[in-house]
Amino acid sequence: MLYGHLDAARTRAEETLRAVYLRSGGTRQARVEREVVAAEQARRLARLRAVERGLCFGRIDDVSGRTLYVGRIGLRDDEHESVLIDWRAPAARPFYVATAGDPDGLLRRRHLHLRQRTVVGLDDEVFDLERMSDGDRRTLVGEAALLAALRRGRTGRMGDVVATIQTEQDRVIRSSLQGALVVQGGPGTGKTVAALHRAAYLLYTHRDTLERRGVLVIGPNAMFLRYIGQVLPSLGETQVVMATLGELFPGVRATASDDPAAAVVKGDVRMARVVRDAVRARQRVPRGDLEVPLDGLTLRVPHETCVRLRDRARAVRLSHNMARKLYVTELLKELARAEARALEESLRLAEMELEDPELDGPLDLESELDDVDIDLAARRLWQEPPVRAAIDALWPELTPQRLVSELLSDPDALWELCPSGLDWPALVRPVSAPWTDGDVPLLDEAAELLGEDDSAARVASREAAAEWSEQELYAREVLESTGLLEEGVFQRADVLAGRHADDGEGPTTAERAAADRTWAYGHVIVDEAQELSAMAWRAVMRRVPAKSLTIVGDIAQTGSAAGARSWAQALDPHLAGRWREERLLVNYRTPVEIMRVAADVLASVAPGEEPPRSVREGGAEPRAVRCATAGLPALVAEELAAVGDGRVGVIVSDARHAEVAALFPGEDLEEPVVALTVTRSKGLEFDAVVVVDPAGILAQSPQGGQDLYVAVTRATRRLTVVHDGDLPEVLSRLRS
Ligand SMILES: Nc1ncnc2c1ncn2[C@@H]1O[C@H](COP(=O)(O)OP(=O)(O)OP(=O)(O)O)[C@@H](O)[C@H]1O
Repeated sequence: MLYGHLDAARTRAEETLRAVYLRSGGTRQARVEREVVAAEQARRLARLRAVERGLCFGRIDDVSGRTLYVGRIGLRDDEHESVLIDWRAPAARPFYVATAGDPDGLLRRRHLHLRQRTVVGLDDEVFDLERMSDGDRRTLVGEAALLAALRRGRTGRMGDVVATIQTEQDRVIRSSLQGALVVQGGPGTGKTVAALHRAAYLLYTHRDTLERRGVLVIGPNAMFLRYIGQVLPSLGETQVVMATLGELFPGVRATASDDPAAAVVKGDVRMARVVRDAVRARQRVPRGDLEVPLDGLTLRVPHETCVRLRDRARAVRLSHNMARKLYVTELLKELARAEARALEESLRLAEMELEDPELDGPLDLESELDDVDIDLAARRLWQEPPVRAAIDALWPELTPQRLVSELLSDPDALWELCPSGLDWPALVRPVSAPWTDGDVPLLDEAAELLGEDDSAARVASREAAAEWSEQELYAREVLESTGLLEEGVFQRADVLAGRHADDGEGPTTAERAAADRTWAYGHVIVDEAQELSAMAWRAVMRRVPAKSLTIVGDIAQTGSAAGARSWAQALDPHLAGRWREERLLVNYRTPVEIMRVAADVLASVAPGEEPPRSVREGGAEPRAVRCATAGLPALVAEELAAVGDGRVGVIVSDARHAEVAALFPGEDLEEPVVALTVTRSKGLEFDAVVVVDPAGILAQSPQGGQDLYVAVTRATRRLTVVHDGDLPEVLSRLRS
């Protein structure tokens, strides 16, 4: 029946769209109106097509005798009566929050399992059997929906869990848009999945704000972003920018990684000052007077004047490249005067040589110059290469890329600018070295200080603003004339104008935001947030001035040497205690048997920290196998056979990765086997995991214990640890 409504809605949207396309001509307003309606219908159609799978997954019966069906989107029948509620709507909330202790007005919650369009399973939870009718009692079915969802094999892509969101996750998803929310939870507690559903929920609930400003999701690496990439589209949301930290600076792509020592220094908050001082160090004064040779003359500006000009340009507190304009103007005027003086001097010398009686009395060309002469002379001098070179040496126009690459390749400058205690030699590298994730916050810092000469952009933005008001006016007229306002489809004309502006060939909000370093997002979600350094947090916070964030992570899994040791340490410098925390305590990934091993590792890195409670049990006993690299293919084949259609992840120490990856060259998570370092396996999961060289993982960095914890918690069914030396003590439970 519901699919009948879905088909009818699709047909209606298709027909409207076709009718709109068939119409042509008319006034400008008519054209705008047509485009608005066409765009809205196209969007609606895309959404209706995306929800074919699992359209409806729940039903709730409440104490007032009302029955509601819950699904991926809301649908109405021909009489405009609601037949399916969107999972994000307030009316759907009891489906997620009702518990035996607090049923929230429900008698029964039913999970529906669909294959294509047919219901293949039901799963009931009854909250008040006494009040149910006999007929309803007879139809009760009781298989746990969650466990059914968890038993499915891994596909290499994360799926949505909209049908089985748990109460503690629902609190995270529906938490207010305002302020910063930290979601702390052990491995497999659904932090990522909850954060993505939160993005969909916020876009649904605050569409006005967020569609205009956009939502940014920051993940640890490209593989992870691919892994989670389909969750939001399957929830009907496409207006989200997904990026790694290394992609946050438009025009730069971080392709290399830092060794731990360099990562620590680059992530240290004192680097903000180093970058600031590096910019100031490029605002120079000559040792003595400034001397510029030009056409046989020497233009000389006294040292004190150079100091005065530099200090004046600094005092205006503009960014370096903007202040440079002032500096250049002033210095050119000084050079114009210096030219007059030099000319005068040369004439005086000539006169002395000629002893021309006609030329009596000293010449004073400088004092005869008025402002117009000086301006003209300054313009002429600006075209002279020796003058340009002199100015560029004193106050160059700088790009962030040039500043940072020159700084990191200049040991003398680093020695001079870095405070004691900062291990600056760890930073030194060739000037053309590839960018790393750790460089991006430095570039961002530099960009803030350098600024851009944005006069052209300002003119463009004034024009855009004028265009915008015009569009808004048209949009308002369209709203009035089409009655869309009354139907509650659009709340505000500026939103409609924004949608209209987004249509057609132009870039979408997400595309515009991704290309603009200074874009202010409406909300930012940071996953694996424990890995961010103090400098990275500065870059993230700049992108969300309203400080509306969802920060997702697990302090016990911090692998980066520059990462967080506590949320307070990472966030208080920006949010001064103004952040709230939700904890997720149930592990939906790792079975009890594997979690016992993980708990030993956790105890060694975070004594006193409770591991999350696993919902899965009855998995295979984890095992340790002593074998050399040559034995790995046979062992992995065994694991593959055991998981059938599932996926095997081989997680290996950094030192042995190249050697092992040569045996399993798969690079895509959808392939049956993939070999990864621990860093690359962050946030991922596999049916079976083979951890190779646990001792190497423990030894590879000061955070080796945390890395091992991450590695052993990636499996949903089977864990094998492969070692060729002694098994580390922390894994002694695996000794047979
Ligand atoms: N309510 C739920 N219903 C069904 N599956 C769920 C639910 N919550 C989480 N899962 C599943 O549990 C697994 C782990 O979730 P997720 O990756 O979000 O955990 P995480 O806390 O981010 O883990 P990690 O810290 O290890 O990255 C995923 O397969 C996810 O789909």
